Amino acid sequence: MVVLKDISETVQRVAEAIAAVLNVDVEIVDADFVRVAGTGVAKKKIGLRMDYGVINREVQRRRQALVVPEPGKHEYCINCPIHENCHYHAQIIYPILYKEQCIGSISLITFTEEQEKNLLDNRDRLMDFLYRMADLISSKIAENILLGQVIVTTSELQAVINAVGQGIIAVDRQGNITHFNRMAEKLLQTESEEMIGKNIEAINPESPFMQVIEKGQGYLEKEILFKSRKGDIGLVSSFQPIFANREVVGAVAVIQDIKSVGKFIHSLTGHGNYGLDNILGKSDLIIKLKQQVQKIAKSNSTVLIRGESGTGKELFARAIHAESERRKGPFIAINCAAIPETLLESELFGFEEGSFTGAKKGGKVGKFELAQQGTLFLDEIGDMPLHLQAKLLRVLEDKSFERIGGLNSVKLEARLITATNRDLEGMVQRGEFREDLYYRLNVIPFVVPALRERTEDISLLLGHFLDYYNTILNKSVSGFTEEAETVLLRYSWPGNVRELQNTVEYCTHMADAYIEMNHLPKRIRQTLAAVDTRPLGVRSLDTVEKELIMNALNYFGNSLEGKKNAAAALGIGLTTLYRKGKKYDLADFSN
Ligand SMILES: Nc1ncnc2c1ncn2[C@@H]1O[C@H](COP(=O)(O)OP(=O)(O)OP(=O)(O)O)[C@@H](O)[C@H]1O
Repeated sequence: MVVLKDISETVQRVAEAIAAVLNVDVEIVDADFVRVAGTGVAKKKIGLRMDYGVINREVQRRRQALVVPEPGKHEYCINCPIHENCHYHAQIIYPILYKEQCIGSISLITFTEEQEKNLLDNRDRLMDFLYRMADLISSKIAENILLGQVIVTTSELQAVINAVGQGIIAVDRQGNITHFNRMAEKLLQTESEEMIGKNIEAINPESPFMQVIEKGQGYLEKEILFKSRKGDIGLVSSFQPIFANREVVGAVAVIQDIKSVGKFIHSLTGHGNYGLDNILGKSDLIIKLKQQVQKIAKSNSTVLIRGESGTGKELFARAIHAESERRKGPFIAINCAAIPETLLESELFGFEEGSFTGAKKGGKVGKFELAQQGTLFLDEIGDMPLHLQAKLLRVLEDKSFERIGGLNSVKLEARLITATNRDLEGMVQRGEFREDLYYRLNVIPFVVPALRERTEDISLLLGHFLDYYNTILNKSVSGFTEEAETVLLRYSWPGNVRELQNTVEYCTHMADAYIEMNHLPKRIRQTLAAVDTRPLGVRSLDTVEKELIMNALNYFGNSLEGKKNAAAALGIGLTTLYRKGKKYDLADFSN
């Protein structure tokens, strides 16, 4: 409800202004005929309701101004019990309207003849003046209502901002902080009262707020160092300019601490999907490995997982994490061979802003930091350059790490699991891998066997991946023909489970009802072209010899090194291998 009392100070000021200009007494009443403002004798009656107020009643009811030259004698005065003894001289009464509704009235009261004459002689000019005064009052009412709405909206906005799980800092065009929510208080360990109104440049000269305001462009997920009483705090922040009428009027930053970003990544990587159940296999080897995982998961020591490419080393690393107490923390994997040597160090350790030429503003969070409270999996550790091996060794010895260019040392709270398919012992002997690091990493050795060493698992994996790709590719291939399955079971799978998975994907694409011989990839068909699917006992020696040589070459590869290893494994010399290769017309042996 609109009430004049809410702006009584303004109303009183208006009354006094009118009185001073016109040299009359002024009385302003609200819609309940209670005096809200008054001058002269009326001032003493502020807050009191009019005893009769018959003329004000009529003016408010009709919403029309009225000039009463002889109060007591006017037709409206007839109902007033004291109209015969009215001591007022001429009056002008003017309604105050707000959105068509009458919310009060202004009375100009005279007590002397001179005042009365003045009033009546200038009635037109006075009406115009009163119109402006009434309008001033209703504008103030509108402003007051708007202010009330703004206060409500601001409180709602404040409640929403405080309920958000991320820190929010907003500044106006000049960089003065206008909003600083609870989460921001927590992250920056500062009270919002201390921050609101302060200029961001004075607190954090390096912060990109002003740049965002100047350019009118924000950016996402940048790492920023915020200065706080307790030192610099690294936060991941997104900045957005605030526009009003197409002009930048400020900027807002959404900030998160690095740990919660790590947790977010963890939730995206779906920790629940990587437990032991995800590792398929019924062979004794796999069953034993799974038991081993449960034991390893209880400790915090480093694990070195060995095994050929595609055997499931990462899958086992994830299972160790998922079975451990750290399962609620992140699992962060990085492939040391896939990242250029020059970038690997900063990927692992991150860097402080300005720590080297070209260092991005705001620095960078490293994988060690992201993996805190969780597990860091360094795949292809054998490909780590020597200078980084030294640094990694120091981290493991000191149980702490620093960002490149950083002064603060961070306690290592991540478990380290590494993996490789390289011959680390040979590398140690050749001086390519640090022996001390090798021992630090190999506290718990874990070996994932090649698929050809656990052939019982092949048909299970074939069936599993067929179901999987039927669903993914929207196909309904029913299975493998006996002939195709025998070939797949006999194949040596040098690329292990990964190769098997890709093969089934390819076959499912190609096949309709069943996967047949001609749906198998050429590579497998060629290698096994000579393979007779009858039991080994009823085949010629030549056929078996050719098959054994091809399997060995398949495993070790066709390079000179591969051929040497294949020959050694077959127990024959390299020259004999070449002779037999030519005899059986194998690729790479024609010359
Ligand atoms: N026992 C298994 N059961 C189900 N899927 C498996 C199994 N082993 C491996 N895989 C699948 O095979 C693929 C390769 O596995 P993974 O990446 O863990 O191997 P890797 O040994 O770490 O390989 P690389 O040495 O190349 O890094 C993945 O898609 C994985 O899901």
